[in-house]
Amino acid sequence: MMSKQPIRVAVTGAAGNIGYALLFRIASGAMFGPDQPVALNLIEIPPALDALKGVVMELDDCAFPLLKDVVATTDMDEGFKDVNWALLVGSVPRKAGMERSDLLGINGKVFTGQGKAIGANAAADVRVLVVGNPCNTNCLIAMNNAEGVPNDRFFAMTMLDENRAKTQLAQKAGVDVTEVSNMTIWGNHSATQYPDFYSAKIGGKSAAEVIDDEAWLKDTFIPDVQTRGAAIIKARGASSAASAANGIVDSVRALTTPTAPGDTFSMCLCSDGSYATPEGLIISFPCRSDGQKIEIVKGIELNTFSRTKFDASVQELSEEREAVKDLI
Ligand SMILES: NC(=O)c1ccc[n+]([C@@H]2O[C@H](COP(=O)([O-])OP(=O)(O)OC[C@H]3O[C@@H](n4cnc5c(N)ncnc54)[C@H](O)[C@@H]3O)[C@@H](O)[C@H]2O)c1
Repeated sequence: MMSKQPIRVAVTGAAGNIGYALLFRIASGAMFGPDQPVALNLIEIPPALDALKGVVMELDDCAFPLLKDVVATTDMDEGFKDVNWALLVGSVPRKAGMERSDLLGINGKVFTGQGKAIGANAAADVRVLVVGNPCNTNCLIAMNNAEGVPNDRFFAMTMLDENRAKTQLAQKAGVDVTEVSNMTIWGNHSATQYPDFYSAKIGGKSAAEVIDDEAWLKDTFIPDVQTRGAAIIKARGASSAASAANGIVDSVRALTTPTAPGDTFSMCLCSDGSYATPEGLIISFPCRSDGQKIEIVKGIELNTFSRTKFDASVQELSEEREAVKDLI
């Protein structure tokens, strides 16, 4: 029997917290399935190379049957060579006293270089998922610098926000999390994101109707989802890593397997002007996949409350684009 060709996956920031939770799940088959071999291209910056060597030793020590090759490098051309997926996790964290615009500028340079290296080296079918924050605008920069790679191959992650929102709604309604569907995060992966409880469904009915507590939905649910990352840091003393890695696995699965009938998933992708948004921005929309092609689901009703929240988040994305306009 002919064995399948490995899917080659680049992960930047591979020695970081999320990397440490993510690589083992990719190598175990959680991302591409139990009969799909994988190869890992692990990309780091020089100060993290020793730590990365330790991670490679641990990958070796798992003897994963599906893991066919591991490349560990600080060289982007080598790191993105022939990759089918590029998971851009690494980025420079915001430090005390740093303005959001400083962060955009510093990371902007990183994602310019990564976009160029992906364009020059990746496989013809490469798809890119940006996780490192600010992920929407980092994705915008990478997309605009990756020569020859179509815009519809670029994504940024709001799956962790979707998963957080689903569990909050399920716990409030006292139902199993699998009862919650159509949980759309609209806009930017930031504190302005809008988790839409009107179009989300619980057991097939509007979550707003089932929960029947608009004050809780507006004043507790929305801010809890928007600021969950900060709450995790406060509780754990470190930022969310395992749940973020799980969001990455769920994102790639959502993009590569057919979406359940009637359901949608949240993904940031290049706007085609849907829902009267500016074309070319990387915006989180309700999406569906047929396993290959991704579409933005049209025709979801946005009431005035939803529209106002979504518009504010898109406005923030327009401002971020303005701040990095020299890089795109
Ligand atoms: N989109 C989301 O839902 C989501 C969720 C959680 C975290 N994040 C973001 O993910 C990123 C990573 O989080 P973490 O907890 O793993 O951080 P971390 O600081 O533990 O790890 C980041 C790693 O990236 C590396 N790195 C930095 N610049 C790099 C570059 N130019 N090339 C390659 N590697 C580089 C660092 O050396 C470090 O090992 C952060 O930006 C965080 O804000 C996004």
